[in-house]
Amino acid sequence: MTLPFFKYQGTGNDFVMMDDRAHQFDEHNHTLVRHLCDRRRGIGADGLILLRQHPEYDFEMVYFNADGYLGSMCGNGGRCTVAFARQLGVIKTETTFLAADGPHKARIDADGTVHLRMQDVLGQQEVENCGVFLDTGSPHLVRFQPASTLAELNVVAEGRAIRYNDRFREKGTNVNFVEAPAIPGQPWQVRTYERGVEDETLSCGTGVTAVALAASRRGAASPVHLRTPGGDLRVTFEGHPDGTFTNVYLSGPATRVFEGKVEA
Ligand SMILES: N[C@@H](CCC[C@H](N)C(=O)O)C(=O)O
Repeated sequence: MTLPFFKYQGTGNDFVMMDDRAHQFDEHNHTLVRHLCDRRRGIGADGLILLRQHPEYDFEMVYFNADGYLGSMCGNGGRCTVAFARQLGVIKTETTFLAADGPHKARIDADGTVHLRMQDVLGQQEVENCGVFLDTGSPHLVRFQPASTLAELNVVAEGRAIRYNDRFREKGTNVNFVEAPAIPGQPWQVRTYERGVEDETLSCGTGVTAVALAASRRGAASPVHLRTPGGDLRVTFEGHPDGTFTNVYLSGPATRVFEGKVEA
């Protein structure tokens, strides 16, 4: 069969996007999703996103990791889906859509910057000999690195060791390695090993959100600027004495890079 598709990327986190308002794509066909995300045999992407109709929301975002299976919330993918919805004429500049972790509000600026409201985050917990664990719509382990060590870190080896350790093996986690700015106010630098891609990605939206919130205990104040190998993102939030975070927004670019048809 021939399938029309688009490709979008948000700070280098890239996605095959499909307009599935007709609800024709078989979300149980893991082999097909894996093939479409394959960077040699298929289109190539970190994930695949279906935009579907929903009776109560402007649209529904259905996210698959590159391994072919349904994923949890994808922050960069959410921003790309908002841009995709605008391109399709489904929305104008503001929206409320449904994702794996519930409803999300978002707006898109004239320059294409997308501001995505994330779910409230109920807290964070120290994981012995690992780092700090938070769920920002996807599970994230945040490890703060000593100064000037992030660039040379073997993120795949270190990330895989944590993602498959006894604590995380069953459900998995994303692993974010962080270097604080040498000068306050400069970006926090982040590299991410991503569950379901099972590799380092150029950025991870729910990951940098987790980093910003964890860094609030190390002097970071909203808005937090984060620098990933794929580009810069911004996270704003309200922190509360009980350890919860509300009004959490992830902001950054979302760009259409390709449109085509694929034999599948
Ligand atoms: N890159 C995404 C994260 C997508 C989900 C992640 N792979 C997982 O399975 O937890 C993002 O931008 O948040």
